[in-house]
Amino acid sequence: MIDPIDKLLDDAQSGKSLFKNREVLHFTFIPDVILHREDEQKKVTQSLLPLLKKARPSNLLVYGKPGTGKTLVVKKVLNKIQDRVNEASFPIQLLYANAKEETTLYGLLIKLGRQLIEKGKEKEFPTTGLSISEIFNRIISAIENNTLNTVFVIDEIDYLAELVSKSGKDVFYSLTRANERLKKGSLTLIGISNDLTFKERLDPRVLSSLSEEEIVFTNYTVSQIKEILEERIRAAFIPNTIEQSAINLCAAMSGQEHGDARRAIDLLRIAGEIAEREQSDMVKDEHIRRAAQKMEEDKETTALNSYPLHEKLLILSVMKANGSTTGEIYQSYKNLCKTTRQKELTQRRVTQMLSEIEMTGLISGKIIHQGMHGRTKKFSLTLNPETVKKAFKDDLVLEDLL
Ligand SMILES: Nc1ncnc2c1ncn2[C@@H]1O[C@H](COP(=O)(O)OP(=O)(O)OP(=O)(O)O)[C@@H](O)[C@H]1O
Repeated sequence: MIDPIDKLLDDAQSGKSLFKNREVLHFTFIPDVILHREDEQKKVTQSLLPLLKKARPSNLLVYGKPGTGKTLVVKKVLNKIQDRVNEASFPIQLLYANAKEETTLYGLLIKLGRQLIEKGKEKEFPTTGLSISEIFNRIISAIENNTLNTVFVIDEIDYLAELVSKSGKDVFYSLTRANERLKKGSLTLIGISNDLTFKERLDPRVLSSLSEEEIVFTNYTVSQIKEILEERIRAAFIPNTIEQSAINLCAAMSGQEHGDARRAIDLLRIAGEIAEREQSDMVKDEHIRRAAQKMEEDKETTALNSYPLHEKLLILSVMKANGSTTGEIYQSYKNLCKTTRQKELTQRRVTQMLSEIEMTGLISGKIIHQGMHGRTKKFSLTLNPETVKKAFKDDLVLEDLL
């Protein structure tokens, strides 16, 4: 009998590789040519030009839907400026954080702070224990001590507004006005937002200094996405390993909503991996479709795993009593609490949690009119139950319920 591990290793060694350079499909890769973003590249460069003259640029707010090249353009412009100014006399440092990935304001500031200091000195920005204003003081000192010209890129800055409102600390204001405190070095803030309504929710004082300049990134069309893909394919794949129809399908699937280049490149990479694993000679339509399905499932799994225990129990209750009323689901939830020896929450809280989960789209609710008995809501799972089981299988409290 052939050893299954050896078989896989043999196949991988003898099999054809479809990729020439996988790195090119990684999200951190900066391509030489940025297609269909001439205007945006010009505007971002103009806005950051003062750095070239060793002066501080205005804060900048960049808008556009996800995957429209905002981060890419900003990074490329800054890299080019740094290439031109003498690094020793004018070090430009790009700091990057995504506000959506952080659950607290503290976490976000620590992440930025750690990018300012040398490796090994992370203790200056500990993961707990400092006050927000102390972290901010340390950020300012780190900039001053090294006379750094920092550009803080805060992606999905609309989430920072949420973190700020949760903590009650007006960091926004401090960040946008940091230069007034700095004796040496500088801090320019580039906020990137996917949400066009975000501005309306800002304090006018913050807004006026954050959006000293504004640039809007328009959506890519399907044919633009196709050209971006073709350019990337040339660098990433061995020639003639992707069927033209698969490229068209990939562009169409990613262009449907608003032309998301990130989704298109991710789809392509995953489809390439699936095709290679199957020892296929080409990436075909079916590989793109399966890649899309995998991405969807991964997204759902991440969303499911991010819930606290009682929300997870509630999702399982909906799964078990699929299509039932709020009252019946509460009953099912209480049973699951008993089995797992958890203290049940009140029906009121559970009803509220159901609405919150419904908003994320993992379950859907339908109002049912019951004549003189008023109305109730019936909930059902919008996911495949197998996805839920797979996501929760490593949770020790839940494993017996699956
Ligand atoms: N015009 C383009 N040419 C080549 N690659 C592109 C282009 N636009 C975007 N990409 C690629 O698409 C991916 C997403 O781009 P980017 O991270 O810049 O998007 P974004 O607008 O900042 O999205 P988000 O707001 O979600 O962070 C990256 O891998 C980037 O290299």
